[in-house]
Amino acid sequence: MTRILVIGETGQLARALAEAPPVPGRELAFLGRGALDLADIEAIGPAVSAVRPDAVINAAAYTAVDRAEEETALAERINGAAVGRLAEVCAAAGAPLVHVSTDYVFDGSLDRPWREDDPVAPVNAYGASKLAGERAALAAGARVAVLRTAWVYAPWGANFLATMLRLAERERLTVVDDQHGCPTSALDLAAACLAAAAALLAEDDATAAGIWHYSGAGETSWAGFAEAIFAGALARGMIGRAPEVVRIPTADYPTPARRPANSRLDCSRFAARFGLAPRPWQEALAEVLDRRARA
Ligand SMILES: NC(=O)C1=CN([C@@H]2O[C@H](COP(=O)(O)OP(=O)(O)OC[C@H]3O[C@@H](n4cnc5c(N)ncnc54)[C@H](OP(=O)(O)O)[C@@H]3O)[C@@H](O)[C@H]2O)C=CC1
Ligand SMILES: Cc1cn([C@H]2C[C@H](O)[C@@H](COP(=O)(O)OP(=O)(O)O[C@H]3O[C@@H](C)C(=O)[C@@H](O)[C@H]3O)O2)c(=O)[nH]c1=O
Ligand SMILES: [Mg+2]
Repeated sequence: MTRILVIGETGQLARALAEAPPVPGRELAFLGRGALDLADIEAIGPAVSAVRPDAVINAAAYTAVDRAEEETALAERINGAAVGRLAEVCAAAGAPLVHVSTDYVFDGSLDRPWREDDPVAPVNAYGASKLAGERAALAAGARVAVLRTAWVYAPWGANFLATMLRLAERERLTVVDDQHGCPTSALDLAAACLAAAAALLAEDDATAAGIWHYSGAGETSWAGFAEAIFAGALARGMIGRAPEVVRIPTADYPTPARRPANSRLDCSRFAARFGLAPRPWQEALAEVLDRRARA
């Protein structure tokens, strides 16, 4: 039996991993915050060793982008130092690690989708903390795959889709139209993480290690995503009427953290290596809305 330990239990990705179709010979174990608080760096070794995992997927992180501007030290600890420790523990145990990172390691200045080896330059504290985590993970000597993804949403949890449905009663909503990216279903991301873990576990395969980009296919803006969410929710009877989405520039939506204008990720390397091409984001959105409508 191959045991994959997931760090995290209640987050979007952790829950999607728990719902992944079972595979014979593979079991998933979960360590939620109650069993392992990543801010407690010394607790990581004993907690992980007790599970005796064959591989580890880190699905936990400090993800409050705006709050990270204030709680920078805590974000750095959870997204940076704890990830480095986790990778050390994995190295000592001979267990490969799949770690999840973000488009926010980039400054958004390129006018094409970002490739894995493009220069990083985070524009906010969350992005900087996640970059620290990538570097610490890759330096620890474990076999590590870092999956950078973007704009993650799920049928559950805190995400842009949930926020839009919560605000759906409003007459009109102003949503930024000059940040471009591609939404990623946590269900698809879970499959990508499991594929990367399986490849790392395959003994003769060192080519799965390194940095990879994985998001939905296609692109939109947050305003475009919002409109698609409302159209899909309306079609499924989840809302009675759709609010008007007023497209605004980022300058008209001030937030504590700056966000990159271009978050699009070039996922062609991942698709070629792991045989898992992302599907158009609209298809994934339909699945997530269907599941939410049923829940
Ligand atoms: N959400 C997004 O849009 C994107 C996310 N990512 C990355 O994807 C990964 C998964 O994100 P996602 O599932 O969306 O995240 P969520 O915000 O849904 O969940 C984060 C999880 O991390 C846990 N966590 C936070 N702090 C700690 C801590 N100190 N100790 C232990 N666990 C902790 C939370 O636990 P609790 O529930 O107890 O708070 C929660 O289970 C992360 O690495 C994130 O950086 C990358 C790009 C986009
Ligand atoms: C709620 C709302 C948001 N917005 C804007 C703010 C922001 O620019 C954008 C998205 O809002 P969010 O709060 O979901 O953004 P944010 O939390 O920054 O989302 C990010 O989370 C982290 C964890 C990541 O790694 C990124 O990939 C990305 O998904 O939409 C509006 O314009 N109008 C609105 O009514
Ligand atoms: Mg957010």
